Amino acid sequence: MAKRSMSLLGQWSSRVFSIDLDKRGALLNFALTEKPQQAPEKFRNIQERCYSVLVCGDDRIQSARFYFGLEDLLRNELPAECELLPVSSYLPHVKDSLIRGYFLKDASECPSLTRRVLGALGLSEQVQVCSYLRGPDGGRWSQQLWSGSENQNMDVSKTCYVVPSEEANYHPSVLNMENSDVFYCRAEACKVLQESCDIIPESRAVLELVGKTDASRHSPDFPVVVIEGLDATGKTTLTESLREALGARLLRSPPQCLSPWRAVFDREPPLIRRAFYALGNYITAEQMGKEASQAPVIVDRYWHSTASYAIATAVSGPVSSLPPEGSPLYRWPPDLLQPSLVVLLTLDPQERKRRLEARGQGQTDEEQELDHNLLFRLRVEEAYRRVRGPACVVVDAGPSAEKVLQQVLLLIKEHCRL
Ligand SMILES: Nc1ncnc2c1ncn2[C@@H]1O[C@H](COP(=O)(O)OP(=O)(O)O)[C@@H](O)[C@H]1O
Ligand SMILES: Nc1ccn([C@H]2C[C@H](O)[C@@H](COP(=O)(O)OP(=O)(O)O)O2)c(=O)n1
Repeated sequence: MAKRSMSLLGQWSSRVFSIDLDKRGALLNFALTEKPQQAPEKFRNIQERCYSVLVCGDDRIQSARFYFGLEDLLRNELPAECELLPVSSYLPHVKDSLIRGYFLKDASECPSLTRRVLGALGLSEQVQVCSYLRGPDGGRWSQQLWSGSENQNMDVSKTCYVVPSEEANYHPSVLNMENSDVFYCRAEACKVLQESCDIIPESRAVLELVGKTDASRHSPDFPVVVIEGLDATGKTTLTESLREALGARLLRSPPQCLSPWRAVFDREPPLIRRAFYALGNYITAEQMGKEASQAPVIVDRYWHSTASYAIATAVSGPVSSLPPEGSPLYRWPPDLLQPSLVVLLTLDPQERKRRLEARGQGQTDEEQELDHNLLFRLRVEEAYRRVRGPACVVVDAGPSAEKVLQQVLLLIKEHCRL
């Protein structure tokens, strides 16, 4: 069967495969060659039977949803002894060339079950399955590309050898971020929801709420101040106090009118979820434009949150896996109203934990999870600091609520005409 996905895989042997070994930034990179050669060092320690499953359908909405559900699907169907690791395959420096999937290490007693499950999956036009074989000398690994066949006996159509590849400078996800994770104009975010209308009817309702006027060039009479920060840094407390102190209007992004659908979009893959949040900013921007003609406006989260969470979630590992400082990925969408001031509240992790607990939201005590959370928080905060147009002013939210309020009032005096 000719697979449509083959065209997406492009020059197979020019691709780099990058396996996310532990979400802490340990990537195992390899490339392919037609001549037998020694595999990368990390590959040589692998004892189990290995496979990769890559999602490469033509329809981006269906592929994103399929990939989103793939981990659960594989965990449910495969023997418990199969270890699943996220894998990406990309053409170095080529934008939008990234394809995602899972790398499987099968240590089970039942290799035929694994092959049967993967064989059935391989029949789908959205999926490309490969298996990896260790050579008799132990140092060579080859990759076989499976071409789907009706009878589940996989027809091995092409063999390549696994060789070390150069380390990528940044996480491979950076190649596909624009218009998959972060949207730099309203039209691109709308397109995603338009394409989702058939499978997510709520998309239509959201699109109806998004205006069409470009208010970005309109300069409001009163200041618009955005308060940003991770969960439990004190945004709600501060925005309420600022509203009282300044007689201001209080807005938030996503806006109240999107609340009925937020949970629906939070269950969707990043492509759809991030488009939803991007559009929330445009709706809030329209409200800002109106309200700021009458009074100062305080906004709880806005573009910095949308861009920073999207970028920080798309990569794994330490802050160094983020797109570099100054990357165009941190730019402001030209058609989105800019606030007068953005304040970023930061908080020591221990104090944040204490506040979460006081609010009745204890964290999972699993050590590894905490570690991943810590890396994630560091990535989000660093992305916040890198977003431009306007850049945020960082305020330590550790002191008392009153002190934080006084400091932000001072900043508003310095930066804005009141
Ligand atoms: N400056 C502060 N000092 C101590 N506790 C605070 C301070 N600001 C907020 N809190 C408390 O911390 C918790 C989280 O604050 P909240 O305003 O809900 O954060 P967010 O809106 O950022 O999630 C709340 O219980 C709040 O009362
Ligand atoms: N303007 C916004 C606001 C939130 N988001 C996204 C970013 C994160 O995935 C979540 C954060 O939501 P969370 O529930 O922590 O927010 P609150 O603390 O309730 O304001 O929402 C966004 O993308 N754009």
